[in-house]
Amino acid sequence: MNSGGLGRGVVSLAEMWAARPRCYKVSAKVYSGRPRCAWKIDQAPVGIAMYQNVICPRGVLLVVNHGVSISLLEEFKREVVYFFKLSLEDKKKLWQQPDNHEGFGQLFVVSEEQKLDWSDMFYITTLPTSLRRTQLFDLLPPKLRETMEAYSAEVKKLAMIILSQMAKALKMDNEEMKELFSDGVQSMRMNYYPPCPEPDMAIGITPHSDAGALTILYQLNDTQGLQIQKEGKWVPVKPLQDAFVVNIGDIMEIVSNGVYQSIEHRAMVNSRKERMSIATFYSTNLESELGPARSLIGPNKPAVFRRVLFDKYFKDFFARKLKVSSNNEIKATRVPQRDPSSQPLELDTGLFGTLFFAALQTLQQMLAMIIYHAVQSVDFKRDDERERFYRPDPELIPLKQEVIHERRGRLSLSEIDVRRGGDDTSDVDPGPLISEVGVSKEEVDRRGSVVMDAAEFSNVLRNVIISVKNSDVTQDIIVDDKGNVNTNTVVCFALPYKHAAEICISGQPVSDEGCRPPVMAGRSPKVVCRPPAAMESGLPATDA
Ligand SMILES: O=C(O)CCC(=O)C(=O)O
Ligand SMILES: [Fe+2]
Repeated sequence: MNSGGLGRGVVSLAEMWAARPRCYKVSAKVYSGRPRCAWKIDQAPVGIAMYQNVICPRGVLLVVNHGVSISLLEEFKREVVYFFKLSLEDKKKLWQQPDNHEGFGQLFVVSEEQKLDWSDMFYITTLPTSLRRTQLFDLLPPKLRETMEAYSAEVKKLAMIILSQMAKALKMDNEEMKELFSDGVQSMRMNYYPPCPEPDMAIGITPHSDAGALTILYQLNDTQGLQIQKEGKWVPVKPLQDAFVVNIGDIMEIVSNGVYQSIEHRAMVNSRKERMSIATFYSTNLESELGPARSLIGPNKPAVFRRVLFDKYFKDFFARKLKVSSNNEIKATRVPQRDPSSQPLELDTGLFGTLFFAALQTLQQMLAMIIYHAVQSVDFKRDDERERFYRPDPELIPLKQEVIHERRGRLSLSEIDVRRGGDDTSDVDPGPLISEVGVSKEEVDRRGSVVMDAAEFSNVLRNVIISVKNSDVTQDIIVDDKGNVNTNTVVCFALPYKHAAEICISGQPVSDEGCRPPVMAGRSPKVVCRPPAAMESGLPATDA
């Protein structure tokens, strides 16, 4: 297809559905949550296949200075915007085929009764190159293909950096991490959310968690829409220009043996503004066996997920969804492939053996539970009882804070002032709430939430994200290359407390000259690390 000669039609898939709007409330019995717009499948465009939805994480990380050049981002953005403006006729050439979910369309469409997401999406597998569907690639506008190639390579690099930081934080063998991910499977989902006349009745992307290990999300414009689920509430993640939102997916939860947890997220729609995003999913190598990293398990650290072949993981994922479809019962849920019973062994050993292993497994489970409770204070429940197999219980997690600048090793509590903050509930300058300076680490440990002085940060470093632990929540503070600290970038990174703050990513190292003079002089500091409770307040109530 030659994009240059095509008219930039305004018809999008969602618009097309909206052309025959049959917005109706769906029975709460079938769909939990707020009623949303829905269409009968026969009213949807021809070619919509029976596809599952994808996947997604329990904490997000905002990454700036990620090493992907701004010009590449701009170019890719331009091409993707153009791509979604292709005429319907041209889009149809790139439509999902009945046996494949790549192309334009929707994922996880399994029922006539199903509410469809108020979005168009284009899904494509990008890496390894052997997995690419050449029929689809060849049809892409050449410029888009070119930039997508470059972007895909850059995002892979970034994913590998993050993974290696995670290995460090987990005390996992970095070589093992590299082996698992060096030739990882990468796919992209480009999302276009047109304005929705009844945003309260629609949803851009149904709540889900991503099935991959990491998702690197690029938000193309400043329309807000992404929300993450946190302790029963939906927390918006504000778009930050040229930054990536990194989500942890189900595979990472498995590899980390439950330490990192994927998060449920969704995308909302706006009545006036359109929104666009590109989610790049990065998973383990195709031939890898999925399971907890071997360097993370041992006699005292039993595996809490069963090993499964990568291929089977995704096949099961789809199979489970299809079964749901045949029951005509659509639950808009993620389907993490977690081992519901945490049974690492499956041997045909007769009755005695079965009993023996059952006892062993019970013992293992108990041990795992005790260890996990002791170390992480985790609520241990089965998959069928709740969505998450392992989830830290914030109540039980000791209140403690620490600031770690992972890569430079220069930032420590003794180098910066950590100031006690009040109970801010907004992004405004905490002003007088900053009342104390230079509290000791012990003090911080004892107290709880802190407010940090941006000017102090800028004394110390540039181009970094600093993660501040606060109970089970880590808030990331981004300092740009001028030493400015962006308040909007305070994002919670809800990981098990012990490991959370150990992930700090900086695309570019701080200047070799070392500490530069503050450029914030005269400006009011605007870094706010709010306590989790305050952070949640003022946010829209959950719809679940
Ligand atoms: O558009 C967004 O912010 C979320 C997209 C997403 O979750 C996905 O594509 O999996
Ligand atoms: Fe997602």
